[in-house]
Amino acid sequence: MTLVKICGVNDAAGFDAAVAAGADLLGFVFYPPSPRAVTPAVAAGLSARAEGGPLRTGLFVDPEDALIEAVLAAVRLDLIQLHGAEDPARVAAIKARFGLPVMKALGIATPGDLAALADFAPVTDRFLLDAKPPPGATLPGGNAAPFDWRLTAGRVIPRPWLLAGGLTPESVAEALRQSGAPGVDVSSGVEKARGVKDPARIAAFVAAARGG
Ligand SMILES: O=C(O)c1ccccc1N[C@@H]1O[C@H](COP(=O)(O)O)[C@@H](O)[C@H]1O
Repeated sequence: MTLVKICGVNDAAGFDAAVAAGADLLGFVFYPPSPRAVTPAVAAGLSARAEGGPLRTGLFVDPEDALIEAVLAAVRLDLIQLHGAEDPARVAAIKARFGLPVMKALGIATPGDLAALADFAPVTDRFLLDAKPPPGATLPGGNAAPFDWRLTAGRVIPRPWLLAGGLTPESVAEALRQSGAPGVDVSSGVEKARGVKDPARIAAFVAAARGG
């Protein structure tokens, strides 16, 4: 079954919708410039709304250890997503220090960008393959920008991975078909306004990703 991650959950309606839809993972953004950013306390309050359910992912961008420590003091995470310019040594250090699985995000625009997979495979548990930020973007992700889904078709990706970047309920089935991805991650495409999740679009996205 296609794995589905709903990222940038920052309110109760979005959290409840991701749980009700049966998302496999959900993401809390701990990156203050993002319109989806949450404090550790807000993430803890949301997470407490459901026992079990989606794996709680903490999204960080070039984090200091102190930030991850502060988050983990407030809320249990199942996975750390690193969406900045972390190099393999930094990914390995974060994984070792916090004892949690790590998902490294890589920006993909050309076939050559896939070469980085080999560098990170020894230190990451999963990959997130996202578009590179478009010109003028101020965030390293969450920009509603897709990349060419055919770039991953037929490629062996050396860890479990999620496809991201500009996915929507309307496009996700075709994205899965073209990319061959085993899972997907979405933020902007399930929002009714920038940074505001839309429960109906979350439900529609999960159903579409699962072939419904
Ligand atoms: O969502 C954000 O605000 C964000 C900020 C900083 C880094 C990554 C971010 N989001 C990640 O980007 C992908 C793609 O987003 P979108 O669907 O194109 O909006 C998203 O799945 C998050 O993992």
